[in-house]
Amino acid sequence: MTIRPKAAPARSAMPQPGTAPTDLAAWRAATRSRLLTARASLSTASREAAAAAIATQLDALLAQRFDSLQGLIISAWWPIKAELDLRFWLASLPARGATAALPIVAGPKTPLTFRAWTPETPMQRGIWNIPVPAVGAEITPQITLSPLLGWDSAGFRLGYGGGYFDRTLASVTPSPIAIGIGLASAQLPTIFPQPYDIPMDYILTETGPQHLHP
Ligand SMILES: Nc1nc2c(c(=O)[nH]1)N(C=O)[C@@H](CNc1ccc(C(=O)N[C@@H](CCC(=O)O)C(=O)O)cc1)CN2
Ligand SMILES: Nc1ncnc2c1ncn2[C@@H]1O[C@H](COP(=O)(O)OP(=O)(O)OP(=O)(O)O)[C@@H](O)[C@H]1O
Repeated sequence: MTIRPKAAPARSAMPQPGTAPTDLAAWRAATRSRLLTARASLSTASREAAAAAIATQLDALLAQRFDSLQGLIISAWWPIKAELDLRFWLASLPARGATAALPIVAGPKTPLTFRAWTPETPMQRGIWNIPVPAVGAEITPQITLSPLLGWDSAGFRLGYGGGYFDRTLASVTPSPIAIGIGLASAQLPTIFPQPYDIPMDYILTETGPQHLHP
């Protein structure tokens, strides 16, 4: 599979290693924009191959951590903006005794909530027009998979800038196992983590686990 090398960032968006950019919000916005463009420029076939490789790794990782998936609630996402599509993997969970969940933005600046999802679940449009389960009780995942726009080797993720996943990980108890999923080419030297950024326990890309928290 070919993953094109990421475009070189513009000079203004490339702070010196270790030095936080003066305007972090502007740096993150420019970085998000570059990463979105790079991801959208990949072929559908290469994104599908990446998703298949990551699904295999997820199975291996879960088998390493759990004797069985029975009873586990695992949240993920309904893909938008050329995100990797793991719905086929989510759809395989009920046969293994686990429940797939999708996030719902309950309101601005609030943690995400979750409802169970299967391919038969009726969907409705939520924030940003992202489809969300139209029915079902609120459930709490023990494992969260979240899409990464960018990531760094300390396990920090760059999302779309809503802070929803950080707020969710900060509020769900017990703290879920956080697995970030994205492209190897979306690695950044650092996202300049802030006090509210919560690192992932694992980051999986199409080239293998990139970050494993002990
Ligand atoms: N497919 C998918 N579903 C998902 C997520 C995701 O990353 N991918 N999310 C992962 O958490 C949540 C939605 N995330 C969102 C993140 C930002 C904004 C938003 O309105 N952003 C503002 C900019 C905010 C800012 O920069 O301050 C905007 O675009 O105008 C909306 C939803 C839940 N569902
Ligand atoms: N636990 C939190 N409590 C309050 N505000 C938070 C929390 N986590 C993040 N935020 C706010 O959310 C904003 C966006 O955060 P950040 O840039 O990390 O988003 P992101 O992780 O890229 O987005 P997302 O998680 O939605 O994909 C920050 O400016 C911050 O003020």
